[in-house]
Order: sequence, then structure tokens, then C-alpha cells
Amino acid sequence: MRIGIPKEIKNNENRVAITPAGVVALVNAGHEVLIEMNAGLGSSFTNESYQEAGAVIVEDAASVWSSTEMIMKVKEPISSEYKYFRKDLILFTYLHLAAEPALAQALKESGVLAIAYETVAVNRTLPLLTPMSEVAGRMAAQIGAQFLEKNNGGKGILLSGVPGVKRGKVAVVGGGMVGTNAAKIAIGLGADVTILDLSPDRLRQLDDIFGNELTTLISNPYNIAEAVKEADLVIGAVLIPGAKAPKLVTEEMVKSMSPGSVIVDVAIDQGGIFETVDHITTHDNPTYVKHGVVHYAVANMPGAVPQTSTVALTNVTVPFALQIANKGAIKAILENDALAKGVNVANGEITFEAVASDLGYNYVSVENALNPNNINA
Ligand SMILES: NC(=O)C1=CN([C@@H]2O[C@H](COP(=O)(O)OP(=O)(O)OC[C@H]3O[C@@H](n4cnc5c(N)ncnc54)[C@H](O)[C@@H]3O)[C@@H](O)[C@H]2O)C=CC1
Ligand SMILES: CC(=O)C(=O)O
Repeated sequence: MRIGIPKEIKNNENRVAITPAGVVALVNAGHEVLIEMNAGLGSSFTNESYQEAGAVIVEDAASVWSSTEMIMKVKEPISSEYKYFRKDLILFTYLHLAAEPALAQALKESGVLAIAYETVAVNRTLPLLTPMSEVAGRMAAQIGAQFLEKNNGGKGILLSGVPGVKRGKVAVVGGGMVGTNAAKIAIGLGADVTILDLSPDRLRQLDDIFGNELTTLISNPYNIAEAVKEADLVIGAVLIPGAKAPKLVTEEMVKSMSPGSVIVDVAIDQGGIFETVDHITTHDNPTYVKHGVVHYAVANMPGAVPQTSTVALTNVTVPFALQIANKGAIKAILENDALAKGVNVANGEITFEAVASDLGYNYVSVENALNPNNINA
């Protein structure tokens, strides 16, 4: 199969969808890899390092998209890339379609076979989301600490406090990958950390991991309101796979926070959990202030630490890309339930139930969408 890797063009997106090691794996299996010139530079991979691994460097994005069967990306395509969509194209990338209605429409109309990293599922885990959630969760505590500094717009506290002065309070809503990693770093920074999750079993696991260093609370509107009101930093880390994130933190709750507090809405890629987060921010302009609270809502946080993120991401994506390339997409999907769960759009149909329901489309199962006879039957 011919596999194309365009340069990422989202604001400050420095990751790339493949490393030289990934190229070697694909080329050794008999595939061709075409990489847009300089696509790896943001992650410190030169054109020469890709060529030595066996890839072909292509000058422009249009040629990468038009001359390959599968495009591997990091971020969801932005509108200037929709023109490259076509019926016989496989797109393997993050998509977050519940929060991207225009992209969902463009993929449907074009007939692209779109496989979303974030919904590929093995049992109840999301292996292609996990490494970036680890990165973003760890960053969230770090970023929160930074914006709590007075010169960055915050109230001017050090999360650890110092002897004789109380510590800062961090509330993490959602105790999955992002939440656990945010808690780990916030605890490491010396903060007083509370985590809220819907699942009592998850809270038990977190209690086993962190012991008395972490307060666990069941997630309900009462507990969220209390925790948010007391917190200096609130981190949004909830996910219902594929679906638009629920607005768990209301405007009233945000108003109850003291001036100069900070919100980091990591779940913004699925629409965000704070009512007061009304737009996605960028690494160039990461925050805005509403009701006296600093809001951070960057949807590609790991793009700021590309040397870590690109390797972590491609460690998990390349084995799935190999399956698709080796078997052909349809056989690979039908033989691997994990990959089938990643399919969000096929043959003009939305094939992920939560996406269809959030965007108001009919849901068609992957098997039926891949076999048009079934749809008409
Ligand atoms: N902004 C960015 O750059 C990045 C954003 N993300 C996003 O972060 C979000 C979280 O991802 P993960 O931690 O990997 O998901 P996860 O599936 O590991 O964890 C989500 C947690 O939310 C909990 N949850 C569900 N409903 C809840 C509720 N009402 N109250 C409290 N908890 C609830 C679940 O029980 C689960 O423990 C996702 O939207 C993901 O796409 C991930 C990486 C980068
Ligand atoms: C998960 C995601 O969308 C990201 O890492 O940018």
C-alpha cells in the first residue's frame, strides 16, 4: 500500500504521524511511504532521516494526499484539507467528530473511510488515545501551575505552598488517563488534589494508587460545585467515547471560583466540560479570562512537546497501520474488532453511534456500511 504523511498544519502542531522507525516497519513489510517535505522537522526528524529509513520525500501536501491510498495524520483535517477527500481514500488520524460537524459532513459527502484514533478500543481501553492523554494530563497540572502565577494572569499562588503557608487546591473532574496523570503531577508539585469520577471502582483504584495523597469524590453536581468553588485549579478530564463531552461545570460554578483561579479543559477536543469555555484556544493564544477565571482550552496540547508526543503516538499507531496496509482496510477492519470500533465514517455513513446521535445522523453499523447490499436489504 502507498501511505502518505502530510505535514500537520494546525496552530503549533509540531507532531508528525510517523517516525523513521515507523517508516522502516512499513517499508520492511513491502509498503511505500511518502512524506511531505519537512513534515518531521517540528519533532526533530529530518527529511534525510526519513529517506535513510526508506521513505520518499514529496514537495507538497497535494501530491501526498492525491498519490496515496492511506493518509496517516495526527490532528483532524482542517477545512483547507477537505478538498483532498475522495472516495477511495483511507484516513487514519484523530477526528473528534462529535465536536467537528463540518468535518463529519465533508467526510460523509466524500465517501472517505475515516478511522479515528480516539475510538479504536481494546476491551474498555482506548490504546491510540492513551499516550496523548498521558501527555496532556501531565501537561495540564504543569500548565495550571504556570497560569496561576501572577505575571501570567493568575491569582499568584505556588501550588506547593511553603512551610507556614497553605498549599494550592486542584480539582480534577474525570479520573481516567488524563485525570490520573494530572493528579500524579499535581501531587508531585505538592498540591492538595481532589479527583471526581462517576465510577466508584475507578475511585477505589485511584485510592489504592495514591493513598492519602489524593481525595476521591463521586462525581455529581453537588460534589463538583463544592470542589470547583474551593479549587485554585480545575482540570476537565471527562470522556464518553466518541460523544460530545457533558457540560458538568456550569457558569454558576465558575462564577463561584475566586478571581485568578485557573481552568484547564483538556476535554475540549470533544467539546469541553465547562459551560464558560465557548471556543477552542491555541498554543499561540492559549488563555482568556471570564468571570475573573483564566480559561485554557487548547485542543492539541501534546503538539507543544512533540519530541515526546510523536514517539509515544507512533509507538501505538504503527502496528494498526501495518494491519491496514498488510490486509487492506476492509479485511483488517472486519477481522479486528478494535479497529472496527475506530471506523467513524464509511461509504458516506456515520458508523460510530455516539457521533451519529450527537450530530443528528442515522447510525449505520460498520459491517453494513462496508457492504452496501446490507444497507439496501
Ligand atoms: N486537549 C488535548 O490536547 C487532549 C485532550 N484529550 C482528551 O481528554 C479527554 C479525557 O481523555 P481520557 O482521560 O483518555 O479518557 P478516559 O476514558 O481514560 O477517562 C475518562 C473518565 O471520565 C469519567 N467520566 C465519565 N463521565 C463522568 C462524569 N459525569 N463525571 C466524572 N467523570 C466522568 C470516566 O469514568 C473515565 O474515568 C478526552 O476528551 C480526550 O480526547 C486527550 C489528549 C489530548
Ligand atoms: C487526542 C488529541 O486529539 C491530541 O493528542 O491532539
